[in-house]
Amino acid sequence: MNLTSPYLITDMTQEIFHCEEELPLESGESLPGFDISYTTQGHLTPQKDNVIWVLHALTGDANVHEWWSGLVGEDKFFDPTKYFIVCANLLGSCYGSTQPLSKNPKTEKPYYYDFPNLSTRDMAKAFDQLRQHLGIQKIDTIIGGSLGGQVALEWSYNLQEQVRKTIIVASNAKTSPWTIGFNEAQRMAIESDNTWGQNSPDAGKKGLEAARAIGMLSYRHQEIFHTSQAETEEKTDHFRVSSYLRYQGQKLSNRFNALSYWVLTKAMDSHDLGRGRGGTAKALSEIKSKVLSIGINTDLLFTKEESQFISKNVPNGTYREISSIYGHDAFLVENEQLNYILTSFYLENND
Ligand SMILES: CC(=O)SCCNC(=O)CCNC(=O)[C@H](O)C(C)(C)COP(=O)(O)OP(=O)(O)OC[C@H]1O[C@@H](n2cnc3c(N)ncnc32)[C@H](O)[C@@H]1OP(=O)(O)O
Ligand SMILES: N[C@@H](CCO)C(=O)O
Repeated sequence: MNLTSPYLITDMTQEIFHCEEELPLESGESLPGFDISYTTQGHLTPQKDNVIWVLHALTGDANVHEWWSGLVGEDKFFDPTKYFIVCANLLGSCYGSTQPLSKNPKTEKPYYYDFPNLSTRDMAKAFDQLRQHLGIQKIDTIIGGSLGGQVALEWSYNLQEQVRKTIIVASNAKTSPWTIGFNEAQRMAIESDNTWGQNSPDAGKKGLEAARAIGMLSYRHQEIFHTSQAETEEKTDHFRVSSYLRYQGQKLSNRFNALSYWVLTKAMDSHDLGRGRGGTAKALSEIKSKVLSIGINTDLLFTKEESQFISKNVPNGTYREISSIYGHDAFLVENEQLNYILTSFYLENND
């Protein structure tokens, strides 16, 4: 039986946007132009009112239909036959956007350790250049999880009435000392790799493995470890969870770069929606779009209280919660609950 149908073929593009303009950064430094790698799926309506912009987390990329396949795709909640779905790789990430291994136009050599510190505000500013390049005036929904949620909140603050709905998943308005602590411990692991400091794309690769193992303890809850890594026999060494964390470390260091990881965790540390704006509560009160903040009952990193703080302080906020044994990473795996929460939020808002 031939199940292919012309109605189920959605256009997808994967491109690099090159911005020639200098990007002034919060640190006082600047990037003399930059690239943003992005994907689009579907088509803009003539009214240009169907844009869904998805922001990925720390180690994600622009292929949202892959890492959020339960939410994005034909017949999924964010269906490209209905919406124009944009997902761009964060500035500083190693999946196509300008990052520490990119060539510095001033020296014609990779930036390496000269890559400037970025903030979540800088990242949002870079995405706004892409929005303008794509001719998008108004965004229906900005949705992001974790670091992506932080950048989404920054961007939504700046876009004002130009965004209708902002959906922040497992994220916050200001990075907590606890999270900065986890990031610092991970950077210490990278620093302790004796290749760190070398001008090489592989610098810090082994350290990144240890960093990811530390990170995993914050991305998951004890309960999921009890469930998935429980021992079936008595032993004194070679525990399953040890090989699991080592495996996860290797898996990440084989697909990610330590310099990018450094820059992105630093950007996460910098996140404070209220900086220079009279504090987080005041800044949140100035957000114009409807905001859905989704917390996770077992999130040890971005606590549900931090998610609730967002919905309580924006003028038009809704809080919903994912119940999961996963912990923070639940936002990437609990697709059924996310679908339910999104469906009811869109129904409540007559969409
Ligand atoms: C190009 C790109 O890939 S970027 C886009 C994809 N990544 C992102 O978007 C970042 C966000 N994604 C993630 O963080 C993760 O993929 C998640 C949270 C969605 C899922 O995490 P996973 O690692 O797939 O799941 P989980 O924690 O269950 O681990 C499963 C893996 O550990 C392995 N594993 C499980 N237990 C053990 C153990 N005791 N010892 C060794 N390995 C183990 C499994 O065999 C499996 O291996 P595989 O990934 O090679 O299939
Ligand atoms: N699993 C997530 C953790 C941060 O949210 C990632 O790797 O991006």
